[in-house]
Amino acid sequence: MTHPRAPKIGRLSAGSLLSALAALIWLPQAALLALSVQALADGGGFGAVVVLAGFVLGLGVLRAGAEAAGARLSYLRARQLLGEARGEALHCLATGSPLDPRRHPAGLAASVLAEQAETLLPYLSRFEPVRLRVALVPPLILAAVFSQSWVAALILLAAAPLIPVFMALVGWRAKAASEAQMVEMGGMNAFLLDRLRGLATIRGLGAIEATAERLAASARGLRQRTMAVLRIAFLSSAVLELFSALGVAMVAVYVGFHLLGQLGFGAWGGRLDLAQGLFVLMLAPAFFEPLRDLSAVWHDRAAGVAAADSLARLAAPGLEVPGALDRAGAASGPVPGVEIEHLHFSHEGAAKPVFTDFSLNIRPGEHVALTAPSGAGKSTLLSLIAGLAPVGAGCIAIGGTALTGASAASLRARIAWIGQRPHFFAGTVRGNIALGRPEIGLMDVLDAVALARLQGVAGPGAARDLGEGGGGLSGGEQLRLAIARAAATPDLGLVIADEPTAHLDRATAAEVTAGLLALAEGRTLILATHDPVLIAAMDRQIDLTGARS
Ligand SMILES: Nc1ncnc2c1ncn2[C@@H]1O[C@H](COP(=O)(O)OP(=O)(O)OP(=O)(O)O)[C@@H](O)[C@H]1O
Repeated sequence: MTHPRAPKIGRLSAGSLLSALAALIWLPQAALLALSVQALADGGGFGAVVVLAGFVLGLGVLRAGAEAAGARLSYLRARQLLGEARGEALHCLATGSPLDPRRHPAGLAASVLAEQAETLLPYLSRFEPVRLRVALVPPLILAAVFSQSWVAALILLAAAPLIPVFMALVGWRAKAASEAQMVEMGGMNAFLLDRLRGLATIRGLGAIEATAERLAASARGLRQRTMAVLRIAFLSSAVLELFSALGVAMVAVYVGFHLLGQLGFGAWGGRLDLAQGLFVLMLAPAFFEPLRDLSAVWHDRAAGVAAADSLARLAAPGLEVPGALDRAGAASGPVPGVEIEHLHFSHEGAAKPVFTDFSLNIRPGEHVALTAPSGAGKSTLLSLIAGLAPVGAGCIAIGGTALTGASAASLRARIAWIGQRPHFFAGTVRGNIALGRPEIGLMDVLDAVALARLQGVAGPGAARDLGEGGGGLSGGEQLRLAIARAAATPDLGLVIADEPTAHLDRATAAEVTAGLLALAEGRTLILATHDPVLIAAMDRQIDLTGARS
């Protein structure tokens, strides 16, 4: 599987170049304006300046056009780069294995992808062009001022370096504050999602007050961090305004004394004349303008870089599900068995392997219970059979086909997984059973509902609405809905269930067991369980106690 290339942030773009060129057009405009004023002062009438004014106007139109085109190009490029960065992060999330301990919590990933990633847009569309303007425009304006007066150039040169020094100090704090804000926001989202999932438990334990207090504390923390970021943003622009105002004022005083005849040094030809003085005066604010723009977008940089880091962390390659994004071809054939030969597997970062040289043969149509004390590797083995992580060494074959990256998707198409806590989305029972699979029609859904004995719960036409996470259904009903979801899978051959009756009372466990047995009729069933009643209902019990080395 090839990964999409990481977006190249910081590359010179046509939009940035156009906006820098637009800013440089002020140089000839200022010269023409200064010459016009000089011509008027020398007694030339309207006729003397009309041609110059025409040029100024023409250059103004050109400048406006270049600015607009530059902004548009920068925005389009920023959208494209943001799309690529999001695509890469989504790709890693979509292919990441549930066994990867570094997998990001869903709330955090959603926050980074939906909210934080948006801050890349102003960073790329505004900050990047400004950065190029800062590199190009002030040096060229300085050279133009220097050509008229070395003292005026020196004043600008003295004021300018103070700005980046203070900005760097402020920006360093801004990045840290922005990162802290994003961590807080991600943490709050993860906390909220977690609590929403466990709402029934929270209510049952009477912990609503405590949860509300935690949430309020998180919100307070987020507010404080946001205010810190804003304070720093205001501070950075205040620093810049101060130094640029001082620089412009000093140039104005110097030029003013020249024109009053009080000063006679610092210009190459003795005194500055009116045109030269005006030219220098008009260039002084333009010298600081890119730096002021930089201050306005400085906060964009801090937030954008922090968001780019968060996206890069999401996109960091981890343990992948083999063939995660492959399209499964038409899957059919006889009921598959499972052959495992010389399996080796270690979890990432674990001191000891879970399996070393483990072999097992499950016949087609056999119903098997994997048993062992907690931590022996039952869930791990089920995950490996479902192809949710690549095996270290050895081979797992399903229906005679070795489970590899190339075959995993089509093999998984005939496998159904029933976990302890199946996930349901807000929507109808029918939608939750079909799960976006277009080949599953209403009749398939109703058959599946009947098999799981959910007719009393699913509503007419299985159209009953469920809340997010299966809200409105009991734990046992949720498991039977998961059984119905599995039953609707066309050509289902192998059912995998991880402790399906854990945490259920006897009566509910018996209903779930009955549903599972109905589902597994004529199919292979492998389940992990500690439940003696469920074990007794299987054809064979395989004790994994000795499997772990
Ligand atoms: N995602 C993971 N990352 C790292 N180690 C893991 C991961 N999942 C499980 N382990 C470790 O692998 C071993 C086997 O865990 P597994 O969950 O497969 O056991 P189990 O027999 O299913 O236990 P239980 O009956 O409690 O579910 C344990 O030592 C566990 O700590």
